[in-house]
Amino acid sequence: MLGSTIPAASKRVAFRAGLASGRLLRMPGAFSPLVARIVAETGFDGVYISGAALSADLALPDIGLTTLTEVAARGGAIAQATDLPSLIDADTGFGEPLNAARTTRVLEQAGLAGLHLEDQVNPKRCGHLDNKAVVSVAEMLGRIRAAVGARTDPNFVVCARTDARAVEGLPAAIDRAKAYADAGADLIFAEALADESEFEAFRAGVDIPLLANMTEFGKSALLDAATLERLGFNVVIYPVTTLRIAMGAVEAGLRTIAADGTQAALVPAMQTRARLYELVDYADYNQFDSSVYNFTLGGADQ
Ligand SMILES: C[C@](O)(C(=O)O)[C@H](CC(=O)O)C(=O)O
Ligand SMILES: [Mg+2]
Repeated sequence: MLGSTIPAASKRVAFRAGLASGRLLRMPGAFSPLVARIVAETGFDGVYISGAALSADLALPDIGLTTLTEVAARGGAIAQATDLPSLIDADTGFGEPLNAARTTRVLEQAGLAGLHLEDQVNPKRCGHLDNKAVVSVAEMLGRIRAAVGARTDPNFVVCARTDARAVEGLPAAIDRAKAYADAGADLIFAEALADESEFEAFRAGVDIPLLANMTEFGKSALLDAATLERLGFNVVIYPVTTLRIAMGAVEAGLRTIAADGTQAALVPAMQTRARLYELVDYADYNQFDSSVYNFTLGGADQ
């Protein structure tokens, strides 16, 4: 009831422990607080908050148009929906290193367990598209140092993402990751690696925790969790997966209604009213006011 039952600091402790455990932490993307509730109920280790999903939800492309205020508000609401740690996509930090510092402070205060900053230029683009450009190593180190220096909770995780694999090649991307780790990053996000051998090379070259991005329709092979764990990766994100599942269903459903003039055929596949109420802990609110949940639902399948 009322979302998270533990303070953000405890979630960060759990995230740190998970990163040190040698296990693979599975963190699906949640595009809304309600989706985060299902992520928690289905037994995942954390919640990922995707910039691509957040901007798509605003019907915007993922090119750095969202503001820190929008990202912190939505990210905070998602983070506060569960007791799981949430990792949020902070793109390039929303500007200069000083902006990356403020971004870190604001996202920490919003209840996130960590953020990732990437080494793309502004305007950025999805890491799985062609013709990306990256800033110099020195500039990215400035972003990372600013973020590390701005956190007040030492357990807030600063993840550094490198997009250099597609631009400068694998060895240069690994060298960047090492430099980012030396600058204080806690976790490295190796963006758009092609196949198992590249994930393996990254693991061999970098000695801090690593994150794998299993986004669909991208440049990386979709490796399963057992494979990523065997390769020594610490976190896997499925960033836009829930949005793609939902939007596929929304579009197909709307086409059916447009064609049939009714949603009747779609009802069996819908989340029921009862299940929705269960997810939002409806009945529990009766402890404040016993008239809140004094109705019965219409039928067995409600
Ligand atoms: C991880 C990512 O940064 C995101 O915003 O979710 C995207 C995902 C995607 O566009 O598929 C990225 O990989 O750039
Ligand atoms: Mg992104």
